[in-house]
Amino acid sequence: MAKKQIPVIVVAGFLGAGKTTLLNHLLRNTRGARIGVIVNDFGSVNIDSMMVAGQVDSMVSLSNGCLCCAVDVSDMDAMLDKLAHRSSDLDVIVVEASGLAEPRNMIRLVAGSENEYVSYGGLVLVVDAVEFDATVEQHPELEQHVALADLVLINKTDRIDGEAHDDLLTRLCRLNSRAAVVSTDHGRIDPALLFDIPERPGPQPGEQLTLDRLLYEQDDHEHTHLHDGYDAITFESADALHPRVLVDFLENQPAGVFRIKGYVRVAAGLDTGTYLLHTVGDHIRFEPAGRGDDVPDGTQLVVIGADLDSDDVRERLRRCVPTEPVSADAMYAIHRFTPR
Ligand SMILES: Nc1nc2c(ncn2[C@@H]2O[C@H](COP(=O)(O)OP(=O)(O)OP(=O)(O)O)[C@@H](O)[C@H]2O)c(=O)[nH]1
Repeated sequence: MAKKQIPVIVVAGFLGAGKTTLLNHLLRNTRGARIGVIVNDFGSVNIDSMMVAGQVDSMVSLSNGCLCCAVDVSDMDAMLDKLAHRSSDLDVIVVEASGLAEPRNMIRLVAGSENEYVSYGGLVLVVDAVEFDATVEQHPELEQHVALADLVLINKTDRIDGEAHDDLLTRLCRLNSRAAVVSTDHGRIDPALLFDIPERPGPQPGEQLTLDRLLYEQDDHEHTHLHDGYDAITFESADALHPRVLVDFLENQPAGVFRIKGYVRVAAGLDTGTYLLHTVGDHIRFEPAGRGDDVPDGTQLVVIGADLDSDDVRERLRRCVPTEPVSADAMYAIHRFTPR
């Protein structure tokens, strides 16, 4: 079985869009997930109190220079190596790019990492709902940044009206029809959209809530819209799936999907196998699942994203169950996406 790989999420967005605010929100709401952070400068992240609360487990800072231009793959790897190694117990690493960073470069640095304990976890682009139009006038490359994103956050929706929001949404969807788009203010998204929340039992009678849990429950109580716009659709099938049709689904995902995870059982010719599948945006990875207690007999997937059409997603996955015999060479579709 392949070793555990920690997803590395890149958070980008123009100056002042709300990246640090998002990071602080995520750190406040890790809900038990262990989070590692790479930022240019810790000045504005409320890191001391987070460390006291035990929410930031590891962090690395590049205090001078811009992460994307000053750093090459080996420098990024030096930072990732501090966080992701054999004994690391992090669940996710978040890299906050500076407001002037070139996201394509950031993706290259993370996706090109030689650290075997990390995998690319997607590009989250924070968009300032008020300033987007004016910023694009000055910096047209921002449109390309939108096109690269796996998740677009329309932030500062508290400062625009419904009509302006709809216009912006239309514009962003035109620039990137593939990405999930979530509207929010102060970066208040459900962290489960970005990374897995470890399962933990509720507090037993008489047991004190941990600080992390307390903070989350307060936040959840005050902002019941935390879960808005976030969907997690489960799909199960006892029948093995057609590898090529499945890969076709993954390469042409329904609008709004951000990530997909779970086990898939596929069959072609006499060959059958179960794989652990992870996708974020159009990055797809299959790992042979072996035989563990957790490995189901069939397929069990969770599709996570924003404003998903659950009937459509399930129907398209159901169509991956073959109605005719599948030729053995269809398995190559999977092998294209298995780690070396
Ligand atoms: N009204 C409003 N203000 C916000 C929102 N999100 C962030 N802000 C404010 O916008 C300002 C910039 O937010 P940051 O999180 O520092 O933005 P950033 O993208 O990290 O900025 P740089 O590091 O300069 O690139 C701060 O004053 C935030 O408090 C929001 O949704 N609504």
